[in-house]
Amino acid sequence: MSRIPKLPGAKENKPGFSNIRNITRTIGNGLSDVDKKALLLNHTKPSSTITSGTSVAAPRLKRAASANAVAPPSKAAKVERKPSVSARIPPYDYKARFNDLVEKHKVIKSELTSLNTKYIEVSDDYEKYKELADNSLKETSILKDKLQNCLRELRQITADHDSLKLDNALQKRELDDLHNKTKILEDVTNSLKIKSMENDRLELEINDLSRRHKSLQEENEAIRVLNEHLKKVSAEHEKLQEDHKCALELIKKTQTHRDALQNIIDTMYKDQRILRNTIQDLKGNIRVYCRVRPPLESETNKPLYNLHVVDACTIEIEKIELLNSARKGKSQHTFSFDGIFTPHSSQEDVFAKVSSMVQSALDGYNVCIFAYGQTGSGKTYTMEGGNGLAEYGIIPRSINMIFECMAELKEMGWELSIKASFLEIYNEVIYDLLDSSKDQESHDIKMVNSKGSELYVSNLREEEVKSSHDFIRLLIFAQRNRQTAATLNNERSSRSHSVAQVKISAINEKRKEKFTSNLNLVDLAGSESGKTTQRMGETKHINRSLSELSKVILSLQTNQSHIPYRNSKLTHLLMPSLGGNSKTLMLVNINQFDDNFNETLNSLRFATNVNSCKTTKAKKNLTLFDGF
Ligand SMILES: Nc1ncnc2c1ncn2[C@@H]1O[C@H](COP(=O)(O)OP(=O)(O)OP(=O)(O)O)[C@@H](O)[C@H]1O
Repeated sequence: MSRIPKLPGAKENKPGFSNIRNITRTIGNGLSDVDKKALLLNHTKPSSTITSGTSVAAPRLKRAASANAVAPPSKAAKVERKPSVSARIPPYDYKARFNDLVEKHKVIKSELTSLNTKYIEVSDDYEKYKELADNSLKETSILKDKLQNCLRELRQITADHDSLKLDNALQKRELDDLHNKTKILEDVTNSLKIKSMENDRLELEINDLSRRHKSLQEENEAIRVLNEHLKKVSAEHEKLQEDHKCALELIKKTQTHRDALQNIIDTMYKDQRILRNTIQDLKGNIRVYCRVRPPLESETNKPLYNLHVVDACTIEIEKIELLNSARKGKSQHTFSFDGIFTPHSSQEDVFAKVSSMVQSALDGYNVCIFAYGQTGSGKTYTMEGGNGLAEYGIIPRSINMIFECMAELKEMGWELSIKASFLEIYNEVIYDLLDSSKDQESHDIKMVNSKGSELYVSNLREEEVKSSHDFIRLLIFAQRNRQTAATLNNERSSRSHSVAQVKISAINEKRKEKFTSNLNLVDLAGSESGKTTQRMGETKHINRSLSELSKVILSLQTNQSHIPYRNSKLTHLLMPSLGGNSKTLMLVNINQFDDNFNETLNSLRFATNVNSCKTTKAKKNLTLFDGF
């Protein structure tokens, strides 16, 4: 009950209100006797008293009604309208009246309870609303304050904005002013820049001009010096002119002398050539030299037969047969040739004797130099040589000599062109040693013209050589090709003839002379007999070609009308160099090994046959021509 708020204006000391409370309490606990009496008194009082009694309770009912304005009409109200029912109860009937009152009391009590409940609810709501109202009031006050603040701030901002606007307008005006000033300044700067550039240019021009001025001053000075020098030079020039006149006269005289001397030289050269060839003719156009090779370091233990050099042209060989052999006793043989090269003769010694043949080629004769002998007798060493300049053989030395003489001949008006080709004849088939391809085209020996004096080999590479170096390069290439073939074909190099051909074409415009000569440098196949079946086949070809060579030489010796050149590839190829219009030199190579005595004997006999052959006087290939 303490939570129930006191209604405004309800005071405890008010008799009406306390009465009601008392009544209520009493009704709740059962009526006391006093109450019952009071009730009876009140009840028995005239209706006006009752009315006054009810008027005491009225304010409370009114308040309840006002608190429950929307509530349905209360039972109390209904009770107030009931006097008409109680009026029907006779006044004496106290019991009925009492019951009626009890009934009414019950109704009022229940109404009071419901009113109390509602009062509590309303009080709660009141409290809530009051709190809400208080909060709202507080919030409103806060919001009001905020609004006030905002309004203040807004006023301040508006004021600031206005002042800023003003400032902005002022600054804009200032900026425009500044823009204008900047533009003016830019214009001024540009014009200043142009002026400064102009200034720089002018400075450069001034510098350039001062430099030019300086150099002109220097030139002026130099011209002055030159003028002085020129004066001296012109004096010297005049003197020199006089000297020149004298010199010209002297040159004229010398020229006449020189021409006379040149004529003498030409005549002497001609005579020299004639003499050389006369000597050659006297020596014979087929010349044979014998070269004995020394044993190599690895061969020092091999037994040797006796070899005795009788004189510069004669050797004697002797083999002492064992007493128990079929041919017991001494076997002694003497051979004479155009010269003998002992085991001590150097490559230079050999070439000194051979060089006259190379000279003949340069004089326009066909020349053939070939090395003959059994395998390992030193043919390749003699023709090609070993390592280094000192061991150069006949082939590289010949080419060196040709190029050395070329310079001399040039002074006498001769222009020479040299062409080289390298070939190999193996089993009667020609192979081009400058062609490294495996499948070479076939090579045949053909005639250049119907006379048959000049021959050529079809499909054979012929390289023009401009120097000895060019030629050596080709020679090495050919050697390598021959070695490759030899490796593929079991020592083929020993069993084939190798031919280096040098073609010399010379022309002398002044003397209207020209000639072509061939220098054939031949390393023949080993001349010994073969032992295996394959060797037998090769030997047959070698022996045939060597015997054909011997026959050709013999036919030439006996001046036969028919010379069997075409019977072998070798003789056919060497035809121009073996016939009348040629010079031939054979080097028969031998060794001194006892085992090789018989082969050596055969070689020396073959060489003796060749040596006894005398060809007719060689004819030079020189022709006269009217012009080019
Ligand atoms: N005069 C010499 N002085 C020094 N060594 C030589 C001389 N002659 C030949 N020889 C050497 O003897 C060896 C055989 O010589 P070479 O190969 O020239 O003989 P070959 O007759 O050409 O043989 P093949 O028929 O097999 O070609 C080589 O090692 C060579 O260097």
